[in-house]
Amino acid sequence: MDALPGRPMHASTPEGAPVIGRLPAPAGPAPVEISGLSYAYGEGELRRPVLRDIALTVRPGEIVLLTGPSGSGKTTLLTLIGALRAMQEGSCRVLGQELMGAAEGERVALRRRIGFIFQQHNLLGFLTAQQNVAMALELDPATTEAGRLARATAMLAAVGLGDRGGSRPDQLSGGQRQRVAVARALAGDPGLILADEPTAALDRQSGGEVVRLLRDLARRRGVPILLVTHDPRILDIADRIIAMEDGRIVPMKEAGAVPSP
Ligand SMILES: Nc1ncnc2c1ncn2[C@@H]1O[C@H](COP(=O)(O)OP(=O)(O)OP(=O)(O)O)[C@@H](O)[C@H]1O
Repeated sequence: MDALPGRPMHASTPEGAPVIGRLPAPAGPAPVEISGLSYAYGEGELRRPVLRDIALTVRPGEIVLLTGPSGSGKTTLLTLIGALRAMQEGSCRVLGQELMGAAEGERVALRRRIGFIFQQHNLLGFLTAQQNVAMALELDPATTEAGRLARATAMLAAVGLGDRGGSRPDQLSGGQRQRVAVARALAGDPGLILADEPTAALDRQSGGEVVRLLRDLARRRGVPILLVTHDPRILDIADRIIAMEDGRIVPMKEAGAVPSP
């Protein structure tokens, strides 16, 4: 179910076997390595620090959850790692690219190597599920339109929506839309998945299904995930949980706002 056209799987699993437990962590450099990162919004008297001296490493294949109270800086950190905003201070190396001082072109190139999943699925309403997933591959000059659509279909099958490729987002349930977003994020063989509250708009059951699917597909490929969440129901998918408070990473025992699973 998971062997996609023209795309070798990074991790070998027996064809069709259910994914249970952990595969050996892939070796290699850390996909995310952050030190001394600080960030502030505004300027002059309006300047407001929101991230302070952050240090964080995500290891190859690791699934890391970032949690903490509203306003603690989680989304800001995620957008810096995703090269969606420019760094101000410290070092943030993502998939080998140092983002401190990186040019806009370098940030754009890095973004293409990252799979993003947001709270709202961000699918285009006038495109079918298949077209939405295929769109993620359009920037790859090595692909043809037919190849992109075939890969999109295979990716939709991998998220259990093999028969819904022709449906537009408004014809799908919230959980199905988010599964399309998972398929889209993984379609381009990203080196890293960044997810911001992917279950926030979903009920308990579909939220759980979506993140477990994301975890299993990412693990099969050895793709690390950094996922921001408030949702205590999904903490069990993590290899590691990191808590933030007031712009800092805090040890879990001090993180009073971290809900228990
Ligand atoms: N574009 C912006 N301009 C100014 N301030 C901002 C901006 N974006 C976020 N902030 C502020 O920065 C702080 C951190 O916000 P951020 O969204 O990173 O926190 P968060 O932990 O993700 O919160 P939530 O869980 O509510 O999404 C908050 O006080 C927020 O109001």
